[in-house]
This record gives sequence, structure tokens and C-alpha cells, in this order.
Amino acid sequence: MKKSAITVKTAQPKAKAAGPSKAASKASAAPTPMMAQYLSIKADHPDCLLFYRMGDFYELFFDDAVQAAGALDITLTKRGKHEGDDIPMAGVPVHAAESYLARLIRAGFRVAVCEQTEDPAEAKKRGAKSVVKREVVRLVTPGTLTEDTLLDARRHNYLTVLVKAGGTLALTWADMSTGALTSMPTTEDLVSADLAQIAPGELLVASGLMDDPVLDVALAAFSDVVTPLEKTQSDSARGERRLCSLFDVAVLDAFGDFSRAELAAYDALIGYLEDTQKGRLPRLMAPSQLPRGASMLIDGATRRSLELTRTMAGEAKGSLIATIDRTVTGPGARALAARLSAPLTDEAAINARLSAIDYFVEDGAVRADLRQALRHAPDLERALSRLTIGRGTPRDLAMVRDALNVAADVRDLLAQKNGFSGLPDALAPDHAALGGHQALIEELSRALVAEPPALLRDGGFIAKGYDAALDECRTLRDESRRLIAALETRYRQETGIAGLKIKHNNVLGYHIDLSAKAADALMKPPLAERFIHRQTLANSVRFSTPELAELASKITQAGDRALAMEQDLFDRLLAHISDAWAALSQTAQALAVFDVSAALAEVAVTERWTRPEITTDCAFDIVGGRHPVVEAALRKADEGPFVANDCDLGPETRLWLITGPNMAGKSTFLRQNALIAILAQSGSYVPAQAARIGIVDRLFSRVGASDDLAQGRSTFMVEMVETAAILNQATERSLVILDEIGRGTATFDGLSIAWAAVEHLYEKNRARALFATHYHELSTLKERLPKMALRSMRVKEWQGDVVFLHEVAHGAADRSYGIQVAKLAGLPASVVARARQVLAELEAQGHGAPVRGVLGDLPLFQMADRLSDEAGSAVPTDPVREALLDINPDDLSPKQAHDLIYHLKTLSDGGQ
Ligand SMILES: Nc1ncnc2c1ncn2[C@@H]1O[C@H](COP(=O)(O)OP(=O)(O)OP(=O)(O)O)[C@@H](O)[C@H]1O
Repeated sequence: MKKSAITVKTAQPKAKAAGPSKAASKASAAPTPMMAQYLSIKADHPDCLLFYRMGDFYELFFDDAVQAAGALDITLTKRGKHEGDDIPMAGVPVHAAESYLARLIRAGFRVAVCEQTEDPAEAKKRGAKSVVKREVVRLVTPGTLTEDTLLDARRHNYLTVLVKAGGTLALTWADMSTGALTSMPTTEDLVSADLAQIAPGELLVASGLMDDPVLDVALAAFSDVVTPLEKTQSDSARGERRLCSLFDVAVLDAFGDFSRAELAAYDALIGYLEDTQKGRLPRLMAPSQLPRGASMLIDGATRRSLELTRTMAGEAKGSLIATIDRTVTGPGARALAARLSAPLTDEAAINARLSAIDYFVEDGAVRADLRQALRHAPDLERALSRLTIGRGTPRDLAMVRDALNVAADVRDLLAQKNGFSGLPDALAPDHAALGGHQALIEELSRALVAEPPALLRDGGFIAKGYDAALDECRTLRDESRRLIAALETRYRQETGIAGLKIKHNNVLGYHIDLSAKAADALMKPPLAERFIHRQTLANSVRFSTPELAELASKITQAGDRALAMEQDLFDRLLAHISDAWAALSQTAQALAVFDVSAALAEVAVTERWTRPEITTDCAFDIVGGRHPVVEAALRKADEGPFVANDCDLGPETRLWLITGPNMAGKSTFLRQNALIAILAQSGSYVPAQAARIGIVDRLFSRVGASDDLAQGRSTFMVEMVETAAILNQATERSLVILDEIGRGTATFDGLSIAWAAVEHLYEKNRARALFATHYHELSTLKERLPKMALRSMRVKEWQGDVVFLHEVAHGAADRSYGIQVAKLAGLPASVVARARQVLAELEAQGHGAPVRGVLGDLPLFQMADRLSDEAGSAVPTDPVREALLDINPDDLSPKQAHDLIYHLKTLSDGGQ
């Protein structure tokens, strides 16, 4: 029996990261005070790597150090001993910590950031040996990131929770960027598709569910982002209390009718946020409930096979989204991804989005101006999230300022060119949300320098003229600096040493610096009375004077005061932003809506897409449909035009059986129709001349074979699991795409399964379906299933070769042309010739007979054996064939398959 498929990728680093706490338990051999502090903090965070702040570095110790050094490729050193053993240590500089954090998070680790929470001078007051106080200020986990360097600007990052309570399942998810909180009841059947839609950055799963065999497959797909939750972490009553107090309401009715499971999931979600942010919750919006059925259900397998966000090979390049994304901002790209991942099922809502696109399709000048303006818009959503969680920097303030300026420009631009009424109704609220921040824009513009520094603690971000007291302080500081320059000149004159300099460093502060030779004069009377020797180095000698010390302290004081004032002003500006948070969030969303609408219009115009007609019947009538990704690839490779094809799965022909040789374009045709349905219901134009689509409730696609070796399932098993899901779940409103069902098993088994699947789809599911097959025998089903239509991919034979026309024609294919395709693929001529011979023999014996007569099973190799027996001595023993007879493809690992190919090649070349 296979063990649970949820291996929790992070468990490995987590388990290993627990090493130092093991050490903690053995810590009785009196560690140093600092090590004792480290071990006690580490013991509280056994599942995280501990970033322990020491001066300008975050240090890691014990196993944490070993793991981080391996993952980050940094030096592993030692620091002191613990219980007689060296303590492994690795460190990252604080100023570069973000990029190291990003790599650790990507590698599946969680990190606890432990800071010094008091001044070392304070600690010293308690005694020479006392340790600076330290505290974990934040747990960095994949679902709770806010920094731009840790996040993908073009993808949402959802922290998601799955729990069961009162016998039902529920999902909640939070987007730290927007503060949006959403929940949805789910079921064992639907959870896989729901999770695939959300695509969590981190998935918290109640520990009881981790071993539930029913959820095994659904959760396995997310095993690398799963974090287990303790039972005590989700409680519906506490969830309700938390929500009520967070949003200051007595009852939650106004937000939705939440199930117990949803409330328990909210409890876990908010608890986890508090825990990881150490009590500092991000600003959250009121919880909203996603009604079931609001979006087209698309399970993970279908998403993968349609290559919506990644190709089958796992690359973003070559996916639908990478091909059609014309957005110019991160929030716009995220909004596009969200639309495509959850196509709508409400006709009015789809048409509202489409009318926004119409507007930008029709007015190319407005579209161009808008896109140009948006290019300068920083990511307002993410700047706001950092500011409101207390992780904001002066640069985030400037991002708010710049984004609001763009929003105001966009608002004017749309109002001026078209008048307010020119915009479609659907865009009016977003247009309004762009404005209303004039006072804040003015305040931020006056307050901030054009390009503020990245760090709050360095100051220098408040503009001159904004605050009189700050200006005065800065003048004093700068004036003192000028006085120091004057002092340097005077000292040079007085000592007669031209090389005398006043320098500054962190240890001595301001000091006089001289070469060793010149310093002699200052060491002797009379100058020695004024110049106090401080330090002798190899090449220089350093002095100070009471005068210089006084000036230096004035500078430091003025500098410190200026810094404190700037930080106060930062807090004041932050308060303004906090007050306007709800309206600012709406502005951020509106900017994303304009970006995504204009981007979809851009792709519609440049790629000649058309507005689909959305209906509530079961129409699916596509004229001249195209596959956007294949079309773009052909264009790029200059490989001729894409051949457009019609598809009409109306009530009279709701199932198309498509035959034709490999490489003729069947998969492309199938996928393009699924993509057109997704695009249409996402509210986008579609790659076709015309499209009439009755709303699809669920989309199923099973295209192409893929092994799921990670889960120990063969190609055929995966295919059958996915086919079973389709036949069990598709409804009359669904769209089903099935490609080459049964290919992975023996010929007649496969044919029988395909046969029965078509019958079930037609009679039971009654879904709109495209069924591609290489079993030409299935065409005979037409006699019994009148609403099934036969289609085939047209090919031409030319001088014994086959030419693909990529056209979908009426009727079934007469031949499969497999041997011609094999020849095109470069099979040795002798094998091609032999195959022709075998085929002729098979056809002479009535290859199709079993279908018309006996539907008996005859495994492929048995048949092959019979053939070779019959061919008798005329067939010389073929070592390649013999080697092939010995293997079962499903038993081979990729490595073994690779080795086998080499072996076969050697055999075919006559080697041994
Ligand atoms: N409509 C089309 N116009 C132009 N070229 C096309 C079209 N459809 C497919 N092609 C080209 O043919 C190639 C093969 O297409 P596809 O994979 O859809 O064939 P298939 O019949 O499903 O083959 P197989 O069964 O081997 O997967 C594509 O990669 C593309 O280059």
C-alpha cells in the first residue's frame, strides 16, 4: 500500500532545521550566555531556520548553519564549542538578507528573524557579560511575504487554509498584498479543482486531513507548499470571535453566512498571520464568501494539460498567460492571472468585462495613452501592504505618491478624451476610484525627495522646505560640517603640516589624521598640549582636540535629532496613508482593472480576436478558431500560417469524434476550443472569427499522456484516474476534451475503454465533447449515436509521404498514416519497409474484424508473436524487436528508458 502522497517538501528542511533544538536539550553543560539565549530562542522555533542578529550579520548555528550554507552556497565556519564539539556557523550580511531569504523560502525553508531589541550600551549597563536582548520579530513563510524581492510581481501569493469542521470542508485564503480575505465551502470532490484555482503560495492543512486517503491526490499536487496545522489551531467559535473583533461587529451576518468549517479556517488563517507577524496583523478587508458555481471549475489536471500558466515541462514561457499577457504593471498581470484562473459563469458579469474591452478596442489612441501612463505606475498594492504591516520604507511612501499621480493622470486622460459618459458603465466605479487623493498627493509630494533612500534609519528622505524644525537641525549639522572644514584649514596653518586631514570613522568619530612622520611634531610640546594622541596605525597617527570633539558632538546631536524628526514625519505620513487605506486599496484595484482591460484589448486588436457572444443555452459554435500559443510559435519560427478551424458542438452535434494521424493537429484543435471557452468566460475576446458560447460550468481536459512518477502512477493509471473524474462529474453544461483515451494499454483493452467512454459521455453526461482518437473503429458508433459527428484531420499523400493540412474535415479518417509519420520522424528505412509489410499482412487478415464481429481481447505482443510465427523463417530474428518484447514500458524509470534507447540503437547498428 502506497503511503500518503503528501510528503510535505518543507518537512525535510523543517525536520533538519530542528537540529539545534536537539542541542538545546543537551545544553546542560553551561553554554555561554549568548549561546544559552540562542538555544532558548531556537527551541521555540524548531521548524524554522533561525536568523540570529549579531551586529551587521544574521548568524545561523548548528544544523541551521549546515543547511543554509548548503542551500545558499555560503561559507560554513565555526564559532566556539558546545558540549565539546565545534559549533557550525554561517552568516549573511543584514543589508543583503532579503535575497538570501528569497532563496531559502524558494528552497522550502521557513525562517525566523531574530533581532536585537535593545542597544548594546543598555545591555552593558546590566554587567559586562550580559547579552543584548533579542526577540523573533517575524517568521518568514512562503504565504506571508511582502517584500518585492521575495515575491513574483506578476503572480498573486495566497496564504490558504483547508480545514474540516462539522463534517464539511472549507477553504479560506488571504492575499497579504491587498488584505483580501475570502472563503468558500468545498467538498472532497471539488477541493482539487478549488485548490488548483487558488494556486496557494502556502497551504495550511489541518493535520487530521493530511492522512485522509480521500484527499490524498488533491493535496499531493501541493505537497511542496503544505504546512501542517495543529488541531488546536482551528476553532470555529474562536474564528467567529476573531472576525467580530477584527471588524468591530457583533455578528457576521453582513459579511456572509459562514459554515463552521469556514469560521474554523478563518481562525487558523488569522492565528497564523498573527503568529508569523508576531502580533502585527496586516490590514485586512472584511471577509467575503465566494459562492459555489460563480466560476468555471477547472481541475488541476485540466489546467496543466491546457498549459494555462506553465507548460507541461514546467516553464512559464510557452504557456497561455505568457503568450497573451500585454499588461504593463505587476498588479495588472496579477489581475489577468486571477481572471484566467477563475473564468466567470455569470453572463452579465462576463459581458461587463467584455464591454470594458470593447471600449479600449474601439479607441486605439486612448488605449495607447493609458498604457503609456500606466507603465510609470509602481505597485501600489504591495507598497500599501508593507506600509500597513510596519515594514514600509521611504521608498514605499514614494511609490504611493507616484502611483497616485499616475492614477490622477489616468483619470483625467479618460475623462478629457471621452467625457465621463464615454466610458462603459462597467468602468465607471473604477474611474471614480482613481481620484480623490489630491490632498495626500500634495502632502507626499511636498514631504518627500524625488528618489528617497531605501532605508528609513538612514534618513534623508524628507524634502527641504517641508518642515522648518528639521531644516534648522539640518542647517546646524551642515554648518558644523563647514566649521570642521574651516578647522582643518586652521590646523594646517597652525601646525604648518599641509597633509593634516580631519577624517571620520565609526570607531573614533571625527579625528585628525597625519602620516607617522608628520605626527612627531604633534607629539612634542607645544603642540602636544592641544593635540591629544588617540591611535597609532602602520601608516598614520590619529589625534583629537577638545574643539574638534565639541564640534563633532554638535554634528552628531544635530544629525540624531534630524533623524528622529524624519522618523516622526514618516509616522505622520504613514498615518495619513493608514487613514485612507480603504480608498487607496480601491485605487490600486482600479489601476489593475484598467491595465488588464487595455491589455486584453491590445491583444485582441494585434492578434485579430473577436468578442464572443455569451449565451445561457448549450451552444458552442466557433468559426475560424485558432490556438493562440501554437499560432504565435508558428509565426515566431516562420513556419507558415496557422490554419483556423470551426467547431460546432450545438444540440444537434454535441460530441465530435475526431480521427486522423499523429501530428495532424488533433491536440491543437482540442486545446484551442478549451482555451477559447476559458478566455470567453474570463471576459476576454477570443482567437476566432466568431464565437457563440453557452456558459460552461466545468471544463475537463485530458490531453496527452504524462507519467506521474512522483506518485508512483503509470501513464495509463493517470489517464484512467482523470477519465474517471470526467465521466463521474461532467454535466450537460460541461465542456469535455478527451484525447487518445486508451492509448496507454493493449490495443483492444484501449479500444473497449474508449468505446465505452464515448457511449457514457454521450448518453449519461450529455456534455459538449471533443473526442480525438486513433481507434478508427469508433466511427461505427455513429450508427447508434445520431448526435455524434465524425470529423477528421485532412492530410494529403504526396510521393509516398504524408502532408498535414491541419484542416478539420467532415467524416472519419480512412487511414492512420502511422507508418508515413514514423518515416517522417526518421525511423530507419528498413524498419519502415518492414512495417509496411506487416501492415499489409494485418490488413489482408482483416485487422478491423474484431470490432465488427468479435470484440475479444488480443494483447499486442501476443499478436506480434503470432505474426512472427506466421511469417516463419522469412522473418530473420530481429534483436531490436526481441529486446522490445522483453520490456514493459510502464515498469521503466526515465533513466532505464534512456539507457534502453542507447541499447536499442547499438543493437540496430549491429552491435551487441
Ligand atoms: N491548425 C494548425 N495550423 C498550423 N499548424 C498546426 C495546426 N495544428 C497543429 N499544427 C502543427 O502541427 C503540430 C502537431 O500538432 P498536434 O500536436 O496538435 O498533432 P496531433 O494530431 O495531436 O498529434 P499527436 O497525436 O502526435 O499528439 C503542432 O505542433 C503545430 O506545429
